[in-house]
Amino acid sequence: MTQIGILALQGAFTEHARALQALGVTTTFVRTAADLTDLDGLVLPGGESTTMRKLLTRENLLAPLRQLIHQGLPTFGTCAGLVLLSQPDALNGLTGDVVRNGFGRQRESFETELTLQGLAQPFPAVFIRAPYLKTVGPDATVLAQIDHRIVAAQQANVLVTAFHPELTADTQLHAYFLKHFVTKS
Ligand SMILES: NC(=O)CC[C@H](N)C(=O)O
Repeated sequence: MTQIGILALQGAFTEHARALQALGVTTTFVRTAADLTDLDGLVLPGGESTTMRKLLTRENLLAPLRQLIHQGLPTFGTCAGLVLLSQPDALNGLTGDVVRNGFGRQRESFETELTLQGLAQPFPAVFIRAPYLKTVGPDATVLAQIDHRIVAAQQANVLVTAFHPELTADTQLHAYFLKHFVTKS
């Protein structure tokens, strides 16, 4: 049975569990380093990346997570998860130049039908104080952009979106993660 760990220190972790369970996989919440055993994949939810980072440090989770990601654990980061994955001194899972709260005050939150490379249908993408990637490294593939701002990308075992796929009923992105990143045992 495929088991996906969801970082559950802060943010929208319950919604990720619902989306993944709807696709038939088992989920477990990650709150301490002991929760990191026997995972086939990992989800880093949206929330507030500064707070999440403090909690990761307090729980001594930063180093073990960074190591697992470096070793190839399939990892899906959304919004604040994207921020942590693209910061070299946080989780360093994807090479990119991240801009936090990159859509400005007027557009604090919005929803748009986004075309993503690899998805059959446009995705109802919910952005909440969303970051974007200005650039990504040569090993990354851009999956979607809005006005030249990169809002979805992947690099090796890491998938990131600047928006919140767990806040809509559309499970295309979670299914994409399971199909293309998570190796079933
Ligand atoms: N919805 C979100 O996850 C917002 C992310 C937030 N702006 C941050 O940098 O942490």
